[in-house]
Amino acid sequence: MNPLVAIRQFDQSLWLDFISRPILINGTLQRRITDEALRGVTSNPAIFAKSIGDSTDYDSAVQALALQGKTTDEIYTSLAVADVQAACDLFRPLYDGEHTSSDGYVSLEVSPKLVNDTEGTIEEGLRLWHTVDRPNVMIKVPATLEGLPAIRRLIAEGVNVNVTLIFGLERYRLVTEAFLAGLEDRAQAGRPLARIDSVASFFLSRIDVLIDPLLEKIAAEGGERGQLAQSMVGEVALASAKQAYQMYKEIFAGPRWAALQAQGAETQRLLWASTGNKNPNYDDLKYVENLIGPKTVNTVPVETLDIFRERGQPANRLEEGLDQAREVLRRLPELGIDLKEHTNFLEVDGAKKFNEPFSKLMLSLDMKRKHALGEMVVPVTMRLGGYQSAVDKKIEELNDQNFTQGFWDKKADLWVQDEAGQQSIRSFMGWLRVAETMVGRVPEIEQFVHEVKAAGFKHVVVMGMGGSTMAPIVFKAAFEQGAAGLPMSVLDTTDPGTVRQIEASVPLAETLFIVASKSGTTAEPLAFGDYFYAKLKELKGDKAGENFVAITDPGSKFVTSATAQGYRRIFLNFSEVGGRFSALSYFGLVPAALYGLPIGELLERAIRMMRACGAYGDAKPNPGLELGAALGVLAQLGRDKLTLVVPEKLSDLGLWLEQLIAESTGKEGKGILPVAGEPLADVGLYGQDRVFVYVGYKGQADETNTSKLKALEQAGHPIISIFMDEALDLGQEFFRWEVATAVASAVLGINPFDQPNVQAAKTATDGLMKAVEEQGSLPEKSQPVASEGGVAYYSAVQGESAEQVLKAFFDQARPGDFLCLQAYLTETPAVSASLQELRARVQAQYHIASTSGYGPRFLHSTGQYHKGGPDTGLFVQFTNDNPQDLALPGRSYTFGTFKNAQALGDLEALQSYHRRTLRVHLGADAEKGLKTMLAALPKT
Ligand SMILES: O=C(CO)[C@@H](O)[C@H](O)[C@H](O)[C@H](O)COP(=O)(O)O
Ligand SMILES: O=C[C@H](O)COP(=O)(O)O
Repeated sequence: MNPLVAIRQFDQSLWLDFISRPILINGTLQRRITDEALRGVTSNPAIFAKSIGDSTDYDSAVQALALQGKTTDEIYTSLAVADVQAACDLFRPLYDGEHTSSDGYVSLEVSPKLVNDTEGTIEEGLRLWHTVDRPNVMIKVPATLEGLPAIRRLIAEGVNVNVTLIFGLERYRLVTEAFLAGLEDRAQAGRPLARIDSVASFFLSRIDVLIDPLLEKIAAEGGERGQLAQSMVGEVALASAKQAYQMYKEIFAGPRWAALQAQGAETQRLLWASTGNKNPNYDDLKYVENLIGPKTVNTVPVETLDIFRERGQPANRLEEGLDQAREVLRRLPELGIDLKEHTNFLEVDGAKKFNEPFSKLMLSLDMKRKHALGEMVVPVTMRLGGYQSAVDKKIEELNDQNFTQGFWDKKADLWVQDEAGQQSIRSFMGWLRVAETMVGRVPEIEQFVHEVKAAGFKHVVVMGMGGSTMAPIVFKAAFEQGAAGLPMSVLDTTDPGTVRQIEASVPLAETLFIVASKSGTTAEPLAFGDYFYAKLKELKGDKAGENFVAITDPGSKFVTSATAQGYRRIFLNFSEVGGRFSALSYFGLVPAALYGLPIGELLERAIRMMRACGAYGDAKPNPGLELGAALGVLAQLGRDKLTLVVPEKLSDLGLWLEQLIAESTGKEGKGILPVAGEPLADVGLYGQDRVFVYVGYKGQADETNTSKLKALEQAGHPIISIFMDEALDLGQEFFRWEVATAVASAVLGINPFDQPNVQAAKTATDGLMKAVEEQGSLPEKSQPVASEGGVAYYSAVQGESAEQVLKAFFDQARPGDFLCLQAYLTETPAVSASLQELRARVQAQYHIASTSGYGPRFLHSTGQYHKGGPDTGLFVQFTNDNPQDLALPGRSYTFGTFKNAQALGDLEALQSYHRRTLRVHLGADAEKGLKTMLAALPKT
């Protein structure tokens, strides 16, 4: 048997005397718990100095915390607390499982600066206890004279205490006294004693390191004295430990203890510390093998633990040679060695040994903090021509209003004046600080990634709609898969062809499916989840849930169903963070981490932008506020088509921005329309309704776009440019655009966080689905105005032929209008190319802006603007026969019927808002049908 496991027969618990973020994340600690019977962890200031100070493992977290305005002390605490929490969580099953074992603890020490400060120790001990907020944390307090009253008080408060820096027997007795008194205080106050655990850490190797040279010197002098000294070399530490154990047995046996035990108290176990051997002449397991005995703990450094695993000989030895141990301690004074004096020295020296590396760590953290604060955010350049003065005036107005402060204070009257609207705004502003929260969750997510990879998963599919999948879509396009990541696909359509494509492209049994739905009630992700769950059930039976992960809000119905289906993990997001503002929460970051991206870095950059936007005090210039004010003012002045120009790799950033801006601002007949994926054309083809925004990379030439933008600027169009250094700066851009969108909404007097008109399409779809359930198929409510070449045209406009219908429809275009293509089709390069051709031809003839989206994705995005924004859209909806339809398990309809119902439902909703619509049904072959339609377009 592995000696690490075998040692349990002797009722000794081995704890690890080390902690670091990598071992928490990469599964090492979990493996030691599972395979090596590890039962706890101790940390100390020197350990953290090594883990944090001597590595780059924590750098992005340090930067992020610095940018949050945290002090160096706060940064240290935050890093240490996050690690201790993560370790506590790994030990939690052990802690919860064996109520008599008193194991599963992780120790966190109070600052070494407080070694002689009773009140400071109590205050910090309580603070750490509450901050870590785990029942299986132990707060470490030094056994100095000033530490003793603090131990008593903390125990009385119900805090688990690891008493550290014990070197001598006399002090050990005082430590047990403080523990007992603390329990008695607590009992007296009528508070429960069960599960208040404490250990007394007796430091060993350091005793021999100090005493051995003295003994060796005497031994060298020879004679009887020399012989006596020689016999004691290397024996003093073990003798002290053995004697301490006898004291333990006596103290925790008498009537005083019995009274406390009767109330559920547990003994304060002895913990052997400083058990790594320092003397090359001794066996490396000297302070492990010789100290095995019931109800004791040994906290062991990594190297010693590994040696013990290889060749340890566990046996009950703690009570062997007791007489000899007593003799050693009794006869030391004969040699002129006053052990008490030396242990006093060890105590002072011990404090120094924690203080020095800790001070070094704080210095290096301070330098990193200052360095982070010197970093700049990606600048935005605005060339607004004649609009500049109006924008300047608005920025002045906002500053006079103290807008930034009000914004961060969630003063909802900055947006709307009605109480209900204000209430809704206040309750959806959690995104403002979610990046800060997520910094503390990075270890948890990275640990999860490790678990997933260790379980053998080879692929990740993220499934959801709108804000729940937009950020993963952007990450996938903007980044290569990270070295430590898995390939990722995103499913955000009910199109059966696409569902089939995804299914065929992944190794099902080794694929992790993430069902992402904030509300947990959105029909599409639930359908995706059910579909793939049924597939996995066929492959893995009752273990299907292992391949599923949920990201949802606390309390959503989905939590219940995912739990019942045995999902591997449920990440609970934050109800005060809305879907389109959730890129920097679990929704964006869990997929990003699985894809191998450094999410700590993304957050650090986001926090840099938070800082620049005034999160930690006044900020001028304020990049989010200025961009938002400009977009709001330009929209008010008729420049309401925000035309996004991006290099190929960032094309999907357009999807994210479309949702954010359109769904936030497009309501009450107002709004900003994001125009994505429209290649820049000649200056003469644009109306006076545009503002162009370029988001690209610094130093990456994009000649074609740059020269066209120059020409557009010269023609009087406002141009805004943002040049990022690298894709990780998307962390900044997410935050900047969220702020800008919220600010622009304030300028327009709109609540950016609701989507009142999305429901209209959902309600109509629900009605149609009910009809499907009752009648078996979708009701056909209207007749085509024209049908040609297998393509049918449905519209309110009239015409004898396809060409006439198309002409009549597009001739309705007025300056300031836009064309909106809505393709409920399988996304293929050929389909996308035809849609692009249609956009270009309409722009060439009518000079209007155009957008293009695949359904039902855009329903969760720009769909709000279509119905709630100004009545300027010409909507062309494409449907087909869904030749590759797929059944939905447990439902009476198929994916294809569901998608068609969504299309028809939205069409009905658009018509109920009197929008100008044209539905083009392309028949069985969408690519062919599109070509037929393009051929029918009137020639200019
Ligand atoms: O938590 C504890 C004791 O409770 C341990 O981390 C303890 O501080 C360490 O064992 C010692 O500091 C290590 O000492 P050494 O091996 O450097 O002499
Ligand atoms: O943008 C959000 C989509 O409508 C999806 O919502 P959900 O995350 O509640 O499923």
